[in-house]
Amino acid sequence: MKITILGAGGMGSRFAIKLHKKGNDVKLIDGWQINVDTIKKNGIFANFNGEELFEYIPIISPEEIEKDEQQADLIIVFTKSYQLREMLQGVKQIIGPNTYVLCLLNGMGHEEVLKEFVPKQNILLGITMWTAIMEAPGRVKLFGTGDVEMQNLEPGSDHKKFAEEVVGVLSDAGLNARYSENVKYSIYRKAALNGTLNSLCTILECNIGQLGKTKEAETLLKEIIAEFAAVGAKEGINLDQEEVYEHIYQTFLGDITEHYPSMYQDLIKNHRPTEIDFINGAISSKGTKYGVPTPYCTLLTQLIHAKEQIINVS
Ligand SMILES: NC(=O)C1=CN([C@@H]2O[C@H](COP(=O)(O)OP(=O)(O)OC[C@H]3O[C@@H](n4cnc5c(N)ncnc54)[C@H](OP(=O)(O)O)[C@@H]3O)[C@@H](O)[C@H]2O)C=CC1
Ligand SMILES: CC(C)(CO)C(=O)C(=O)O
Repeated sequence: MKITILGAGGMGSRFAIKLHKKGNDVKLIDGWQINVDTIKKNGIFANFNGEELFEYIPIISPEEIEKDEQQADLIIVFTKSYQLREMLQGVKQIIGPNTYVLCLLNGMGHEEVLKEFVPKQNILLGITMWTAIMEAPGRVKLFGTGDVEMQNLEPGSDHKKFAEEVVGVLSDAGLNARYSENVKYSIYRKAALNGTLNSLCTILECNIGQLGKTKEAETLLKEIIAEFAAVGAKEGINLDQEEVYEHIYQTFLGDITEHYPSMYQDLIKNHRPTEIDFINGAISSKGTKYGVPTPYCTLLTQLIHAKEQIINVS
């Protein structure tokens, strides 16, 4: 399949390597010039479960898109949430009437941005539990296992066939994908996971395993999940709080305990802005709109923003 990946960060690189190795026609587009130049020169260097490899994958910046650039069959977006609109604006000439766009970003509300650039029936929404660490330009560390859930934004449409083809292509590449019957539920469930692990590990400056070992983890998780559930209920999403707690608890025992969530990597390691407004911040804003109290999500959002200012993110 002809696949363009927007964002050659940790996750974009993981997906690009796996899909390229399986023989797909993969191209990367990224706005971080030193990253683009490094990958052009040396390929992507990956430490893959301890094994070191270089994968040579074509990469350009949005400014380098040629006037006659071919439109992709599938675009996978792996920018940060707050970069999505600018990236889609920068590449809009490669989004044609037959281009599908799969969004696997953490956080909520991305379909509204996608709809500005992509016909509704061509939008595929999803989540992923794969992890990645961007160590330096063109250099990633990849470990652990993960999966992908995805579904058409308009599930009833006859565009499901292509979505199922994408599921097949991702799974053939070892990315463990499945077609979801209720991706909006999965997005809320994943946001609840990020609203606990990402924000707490960033405030506490720890990895997932360390958070799980604290006595407070259980109460914190349950309070935060309850807020996601209360707000979700106003939007027709009835989160099974016990199941979501169990799902998050499993990350304290599995093979990503040493992972520092992407929000930690952004703020603590790279001194970059976080996606908090799309995770706990989204629940806090929706809570205000629906008259649902969200004290934990509101406090976490304020603390992360305060920390962004202290760290002086760029
Ligand atoms: N990392 C993970 O384990 C997981 C991440 N996700 C989600 O996937 C999406 C992509 O995340 P992820 O791959 O981690 O993002 P990265 O931060 O690794 O990369 C995203 C983009 O940010 C820019 N960038 C990254 N690092 C720097 C830097 N040091 N200086 C300047 N620019 C930089 C680059 O684009 P540009 O120059 O255009 O800004 C890059 O393409 C997010 O929504 C995230 O929440 C989901 C599951 C797990
Ligand atoms: C690893 C995981 C699932 C939880 O933190 C994630 O989504 C992230 O790092 O952003």
